Amino acid sequence: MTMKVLVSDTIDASGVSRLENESGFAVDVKTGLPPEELKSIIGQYDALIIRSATKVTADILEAGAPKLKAVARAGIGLDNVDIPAATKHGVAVMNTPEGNVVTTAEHTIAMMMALTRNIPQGTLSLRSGQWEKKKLQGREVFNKTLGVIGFGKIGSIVADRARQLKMNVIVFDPNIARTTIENEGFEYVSLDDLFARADYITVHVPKLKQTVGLLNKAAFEKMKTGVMVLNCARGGIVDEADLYDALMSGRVAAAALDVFVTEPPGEHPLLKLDNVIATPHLGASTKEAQVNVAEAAAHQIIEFLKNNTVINAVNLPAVSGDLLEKLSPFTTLADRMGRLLAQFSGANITEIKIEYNGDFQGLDLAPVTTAAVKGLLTPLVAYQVNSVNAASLAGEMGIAITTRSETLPIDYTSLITISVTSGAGTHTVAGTIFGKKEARVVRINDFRLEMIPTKGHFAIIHNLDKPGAIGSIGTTLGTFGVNIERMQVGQQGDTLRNIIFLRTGSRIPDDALAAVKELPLVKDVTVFELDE
Ligand SMILES: NC(=O)C1=CN([C@@H]2O[C@H](COP(=O)(O)OP(=O)(O)OC[C@H]3O[C@@H](n4cnc5c(N)ncnc54)[C@H](O)[C@@H]3O)[C@@H](O)[C@H]2O)C=CC1
Ligand SMILES: O=C(O)C(=O)COP(=O)(O)O
Repeated sequence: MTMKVLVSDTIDASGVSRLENESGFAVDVKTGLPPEELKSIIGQYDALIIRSATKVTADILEAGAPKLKAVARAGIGLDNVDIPAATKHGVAVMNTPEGNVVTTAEHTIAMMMALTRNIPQGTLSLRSGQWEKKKLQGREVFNKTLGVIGFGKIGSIVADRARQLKMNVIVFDPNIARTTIENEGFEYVSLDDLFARADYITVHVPKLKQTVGLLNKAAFEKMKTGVMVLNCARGGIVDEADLYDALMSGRVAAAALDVFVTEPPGEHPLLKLDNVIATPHLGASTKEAQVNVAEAAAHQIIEFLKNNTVINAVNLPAVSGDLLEKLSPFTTLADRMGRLLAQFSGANITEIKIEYNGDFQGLDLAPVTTAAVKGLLTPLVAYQVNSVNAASLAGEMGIAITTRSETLPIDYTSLITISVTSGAGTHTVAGTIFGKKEARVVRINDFRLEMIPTKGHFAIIHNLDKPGAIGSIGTTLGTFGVNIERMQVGQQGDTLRNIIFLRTGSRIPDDALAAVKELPLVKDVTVFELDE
């Protein structure tokens, strides 16, 4: 049966013809659909191609299931797609992360120059018959300090172009190693330093809970008087009401906005100010970028629907569906082992070592490695880590990933051993699959156990191997209402110490933990949990 693709935002014609000619798909281009109309027709389509205008809500995704298999965004930002809902409904979500980055960075530089030299104001003034040379005097960007917040694909290009304008570029990005930024030749600073020093501040971060209002009243108060602010990322990263106040007070001299909380913004107070220049979300709007992203989106949809090949998906690993199916017990296990290790390792991770031992039937284990890295990083970073971005994110954080395959004699058919080195030393977890898909963690550091790594609360207690130790721990936890669901006791090497592994019915509260730690025979307690 002919596959059907709906294109609900304007994309370059080259993408549409690629879908039709290369793949024989039936393509409907219907832009500007009201949500209810999109909802009523989405169930007929195998894939949806969008830009930033279409809001792919949980409602739309539910209406699309079960036929809808993929959403491709001809562009980068996916804040208009409910990704958890897409995953829930089995819909792959892809973007085209490279095609428009140069264009958007160039737009940012254009905005900075236009803002600095009053170009839009000059045009308007001339149109109204005036010749306002004095009023519209600008300044040089030469030797000024540009603060770049977010050193990803676009932020790093903006930094590079600004450097070539002979600006001093300072960078803040909590997820990128200082050395990465310094090796690129830029100064790595804290956010407060950036606020205090920058003459221009430009944001290039995704729109997330943590980045909404990143530039707000408190931030403006830390900035130099006369700073200029640019937002070519997403509306709301710079708080619009607080920006308005900061412009009125003179703290911020001028602002350039390509994006708004509500688009189109209509009669927006900011647009009434002479020292605000704005464009209607034009960051990615060049012919070159639009051809790039339309063709990439079309290519990704064709590969996905025809060959099960996943490219640039944010909620699926980049492999064929077939391989994924075969690997799924191992990817689940590796992800959980990673999550577990995150809790032992904390910050400053430098290395994750993954060793595969035994029989993996010649399968490509890259998705399993990715799952381990994803599991490790998920609890540690502020935004969504997925199978596609996990490895590159680890690279940016300065985490080395090494893998090794062995066929050493072991007690299991297959064994995955993951070691993570961090500021807290090296921690190791090993796991296996019993039968076809029963995941088990069989070792945590030097303790052999049999742990089912599903959602729950756990503790590892080191204690002196003397009568009464276990009883005192059970009684203490019981006093605080903590039920022990499972207990395993092992000896620590040939020392006089035991290791006790507990699965508890609820989180061990801080006061209970303190009480257990105070027990005379207890030497050390580590608690951790798995959330899925
Ligand atoms: N105006 C337009 O037409 C366009 C806008 N965009 C927007 O530009 C933004 C950047 O896109 P890319 O560079 O492709 O993203 P990216 O994912 O390559 O980089 C984002 C960077 O932000 C960093 N980051 C995350 N949270 C942060 C925080 N709290 N503080 C500082 N840094 C933080 C991340 O570590 C990452 O390095 C996105 O919001 C995207 O939607 C993208 C294309 C066109
Ligand atoms: O790619 C992005 O994230 C953009 O913001 C571009 O948006 P647009 O495709 O021009 O609606």
